[in-house]
Amino acid sequence: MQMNEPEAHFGVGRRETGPVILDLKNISLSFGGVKALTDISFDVRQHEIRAIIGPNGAGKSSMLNVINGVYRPQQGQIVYRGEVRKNMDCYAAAKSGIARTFQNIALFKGMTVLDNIMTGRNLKMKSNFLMQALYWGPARREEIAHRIKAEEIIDFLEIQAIRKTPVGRLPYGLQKRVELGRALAAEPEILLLDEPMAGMNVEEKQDMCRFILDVNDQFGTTIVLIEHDMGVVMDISDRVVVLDYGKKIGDGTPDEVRSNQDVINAYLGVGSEH
Ligand SMILES: Nc1ncnc2c1ncn2[C@@H]1O[C@H](COP(=O)(O)OP(=O)(O)OP(=O)(O)O)[C@@H](O)[C@H]1O
Repeated sequence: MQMNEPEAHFGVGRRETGPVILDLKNISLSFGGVKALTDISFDVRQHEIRAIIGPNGAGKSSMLNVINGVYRPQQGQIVYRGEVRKNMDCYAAAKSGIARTFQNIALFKGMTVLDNIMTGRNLKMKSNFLMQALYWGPARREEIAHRIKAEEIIDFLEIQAIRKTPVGRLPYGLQKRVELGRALAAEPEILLLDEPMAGMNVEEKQDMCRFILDVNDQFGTTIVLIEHDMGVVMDISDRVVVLDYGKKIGDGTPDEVRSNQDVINAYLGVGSEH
């Protein structure tokens, strides 16, 4: 990975961020003898685009998995919307407004774009399985309301033309966009994006950058993202936290992080003291 210049400029500093919405305090996580995260603290402000970067194996995905309740850290505290989060699993995290996309696309390949996006509405559905199966009364009205919301997201992401296409037939960049749509369907307060640009060409990356910024601007969604493309990270993030071998080695604005000697060393693979 190189700290190369961005391909396009999206105007960092255009947003006003709010108070701290998520505060991670002294998080440590081990898998047996492997220390994935060691005493990591950082916060995320409302309406912020916050990036987590670091070399391979630095602990970035583990950190996202701690935030959305997949992993429970052995030490540390997570404060979400002012409350200490205790024993929150991924279902409870999703219910409380934390949505997520994955490093490897996790969509139902045989289902259409619209149906995949509808699966993102599941947590919002009140009618039970039997009512839905019978398509009865309130369930029918509810289904229509959810479809309208899904169609709004499809319009927003400019994927109307493929709404009935099975996801497996789409090129990779569009599948990533559909995955973003499914996460948005949950109307999250915090959106966790795990390498949203991975495997994309320059044009697809520019489109994805634009959609991430539009989600942030228009819906006010707070975004935490892991990304390996330094040009993208430096261009769209308000603040960046840098991990290396499970430890935090940098935290600040893109300019601060870019000139941090520990960060430069980590990316150049020098000065390792682990
Ligand atoms: N479920 C697991 N079981 C055992 N070890 C794990 C598990 N998940 C992660 N690790 C280990 O924790 C460390 C951090 O991994 P993690 O996937 O969080 O890093 P990363 O920064 O996301 O890496 P990459 O950029 O390659 O995706 C690595 O040493 C990894 O092997």
